[in-house]
Amino acid sequence: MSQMVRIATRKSALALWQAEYVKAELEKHHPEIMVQLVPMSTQGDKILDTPLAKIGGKGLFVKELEMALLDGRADIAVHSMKDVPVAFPEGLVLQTICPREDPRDAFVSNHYASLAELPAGAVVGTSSLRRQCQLKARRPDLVIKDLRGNVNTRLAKLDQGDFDAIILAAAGLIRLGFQPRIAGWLAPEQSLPANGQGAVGIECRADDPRIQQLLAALHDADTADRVLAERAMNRRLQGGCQVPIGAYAELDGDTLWLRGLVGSLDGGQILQAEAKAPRQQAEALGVQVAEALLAEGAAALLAAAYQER
Ligand SMILES: NCc1[nH]cc(CCC(=O)O)c1CC(=O)O
Repeated sequence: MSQMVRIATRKSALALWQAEYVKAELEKHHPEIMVQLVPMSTQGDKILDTPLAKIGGKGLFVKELEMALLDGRADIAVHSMKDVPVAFPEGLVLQTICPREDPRDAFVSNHYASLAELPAGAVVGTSSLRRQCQLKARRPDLVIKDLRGNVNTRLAKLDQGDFDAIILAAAGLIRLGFQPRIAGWLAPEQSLPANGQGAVGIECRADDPRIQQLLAALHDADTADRVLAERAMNRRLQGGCQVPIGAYAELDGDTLWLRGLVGSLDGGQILQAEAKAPRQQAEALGVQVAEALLAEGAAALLAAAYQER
């Protein structure tokens, strides 16, 4: 009997792409095993009419998958690291992070080539408070409208003419074959990405060494150290839910460079901090940048963002 690995996944096109990617990688590294997808609906997928930040944020997309792991209905869950809360439930671990796709935000429009070309009053769609505050800071004249749904739905809403442009993660577009729709990339200086953006992580049971051994071959240490620093920053800021926080780390040799940002929803205030450290000190670096942001007044901005929601 060959070994079986069952992957709990959401049913969105992007989630299925990521689960299929992990399945293919597992089969490539371990030709003897069998891998099966276990698709499921999550609360986050079912509630589509309310802005995400109002209904509890990211955790909504992962809870059902985690229940399936704890119940033994599946062995691993594949997540966009961006959507994974900074802490894990008792009994589950996330030790495997796959190589990162393009972490930048992308500008998508049928009529305009860049943010700079948008006329005053243009309507831009995004559901992310992080993107919203950075857009508003640069272009206070733009009208930002909430844009929910999976990548395909968001593109369809743009094509219906509901928006002049939308901002999406480049990674999701590229994975689903929509790279040709990207009119321009937003540099980290323009739109600092969210912690974990573009990275796929694999969660499993803490007491399952068989699965952990199989997963080891899929791990990318460079991506993992970058995401570790980014998530440590968010954790120190207690930015578990949808909040106007950007965190982005790059590696130069063995040196990590972490940039962090906290904004007010109207973009009127943007706090920024950055630092470098050896990659072995990724978590301490995250805490250091978070504390620099707190020293600039980040706590008050985050508290105000929670209040307004
Ligand atoms: N919040 C939804 C989500 N989660 C992961 C991605 C994109 C892929 C990634 O960042 O890995 C997206 C879509 C988006 O933000 O445009």
